Amino acid sequence: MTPLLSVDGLTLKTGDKTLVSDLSFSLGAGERMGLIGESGSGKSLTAMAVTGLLPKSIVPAGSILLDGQQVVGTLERTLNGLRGSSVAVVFQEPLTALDPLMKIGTQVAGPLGRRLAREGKSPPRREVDREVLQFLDHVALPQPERIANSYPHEISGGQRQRVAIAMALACKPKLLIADEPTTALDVTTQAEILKLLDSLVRELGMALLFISHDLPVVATVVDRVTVLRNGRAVEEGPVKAVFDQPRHDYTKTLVEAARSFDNALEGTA
Ligand SMILES: Nc1ncnc2c1ncn2[C@@H]1O[C@H](COP(=O)(O)OP(=O)(O)OP(=O)(O)O)[C@@H](O)[C@H]1O
Repeated sequence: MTPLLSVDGLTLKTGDKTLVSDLSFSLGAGERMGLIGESGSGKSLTAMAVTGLLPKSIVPAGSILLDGQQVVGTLERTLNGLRGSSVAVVFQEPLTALDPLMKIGTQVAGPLGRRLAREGKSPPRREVDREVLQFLDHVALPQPERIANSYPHEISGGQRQRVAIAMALACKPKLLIADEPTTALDVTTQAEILKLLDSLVRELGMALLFISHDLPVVATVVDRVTVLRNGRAVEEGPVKAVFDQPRHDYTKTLVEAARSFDNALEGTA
């Protein structure tokens, strides 16, 4: 079966500097993969390349087939059709996804309305508003009516990230890319958001590309990982195998760091 996402020999350059080099991986419908690596290893650029949102200064080469459509070198108009229906992204900082001057309810109604239109439906405003509240409720936001009537600055960071997830889910994409979705949050909220993402992705049968520098975080939500270092994949495999028997020195360092952090936490508990 053709994978939902197939990245083949992806290289990203700016001038004569290579930022991502000959990266290949694939993801089937409903599969969950983690892309891990330290800061600057090329994780976010890879996510941007998949959605066709690279800055103009960065030139892609190789192939990215998403839902049967080539992304590299494809016109913006074509890519716009893919965004939402085939792929949606949740970013580290939810404020990047939210308009500060627009009430939350109106913002969630945007992608929801576009998806309904795509499906050939044009329900009355009242019905869209009701669905918006259902989405807010689905991401476990308390008092959905109050949240819908609030501006982004009037709710907490964790609540904003739940709204960003609701917006991504309202698109019902085949692939959800979560780019460090919990890094900006405190540990408790981080755990809650991970649990939420995990259950929603399973429930809706979406594929997940989860990007993080944090190995234990990735391990809780994905089945396979690809480890990136300096823009190159150095290791790839099922989470448990990579965790238990890392082959590459760099992966060993990541696993060791995660273990000593856990031990330190246990020591202070
Ligand atoms: N617009 C740009 N122009 C030039 N270089 C860039 C640009 N964006 C990112 N880079 C460089 O590309 C490399 C990979 O960046 P990227 O943001 O993908 O890393 P990352 O692994 O996601 O890191 P982080 O976890 O810090 O977000 C870095 O060296 C970064 O400085």
